[in-house]
Amino acid sequence: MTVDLAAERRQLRSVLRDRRRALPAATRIAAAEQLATRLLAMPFAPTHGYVAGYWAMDAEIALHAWQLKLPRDCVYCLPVLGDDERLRFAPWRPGDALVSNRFGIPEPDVSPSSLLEPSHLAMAVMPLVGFDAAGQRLGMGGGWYDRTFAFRQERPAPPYLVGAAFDVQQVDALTGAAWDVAVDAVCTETTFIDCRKVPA
Ligand SMILES: Nc1nc2c(c(=O)[nH]1)N(C=O)[C@@H](CNc1ccc(C(=O)N[C@@H](CCC(=O)O)C(=O)O)cc1)CN2
Ligand SMILES: Nc1ncnc2c1ncn2[C@@H]1O[C@H](COP(=O)(O)OP(=O)(O)OP(=O)(O)O)[C@@H](O)[C@H]1O
Repeated sequence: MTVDLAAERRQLRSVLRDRRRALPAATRIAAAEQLATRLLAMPFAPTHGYVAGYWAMDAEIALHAWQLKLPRDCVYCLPVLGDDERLRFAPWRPGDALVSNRFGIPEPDVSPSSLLEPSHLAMAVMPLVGFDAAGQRLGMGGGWYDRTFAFRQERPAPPYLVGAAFDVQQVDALTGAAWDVAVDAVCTETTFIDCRKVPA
């Protein structure tokens, strides 16, 4: 990535994070409910298996409403940071033990041997900082989701990758980097964008 592109992404992240922080509480609560409805209505929404969400922080759109309404055969999981800079996943239900990771985000307190590999997920919902209509995404910049799901560049879903965001996080067009893993869909409080490539 060129210095210019990296600087441009940093600047854009800051603008978009400010924008989502500025949303009033009532808007955020309603948006989380609407997001849940849209996630459950997606054409490829899993009916069973492991599905990953995240513990919302920094004014990210929340997933608790979706977790509560998941089909009974879906197992909700949270990401856990690995020493190899990739994410693994662990089932989590309200009341299960949590520990704070190096970014201050709660994650399930489980032994490494019980963690799930990303390839075992039916779907992963990831928090977006920004997105465009083509499914290019901007994350926090640590590359965690890109590294974790790099295998999806050569392999079809599952796991389906879905970005979650508020409408105000959409931008006209993002310049992708070679390692960027595109999402299969983006869901906001008002919109489902199906970004899947149609085979030629
Ligand atoms: N809710 C949530 N969970 C998540 C992510 C996320 O973006 N949101 N991640 C997405 O990759 C992974 C964790 N990766 C992260 C990468 C960078 C920063 C970050 O830059 N945070 C701070 C600085 C905090 C610090 O270093 O103490 C920041 O807010 O600027 C946070 C998480 C997995 N879990
Ligand atoms: N497959 C990979 N292998 C090694 N490093 C990677 C890989 N994917 C991403 N990275 C590194 O991670 C960083 C990701 O930066 P980028 O600006 O693309 O993050 P992002 O779009 O915010 O995504 P994420 O949500 O994954 O952090 C880059 O510095 C890149 O070098």
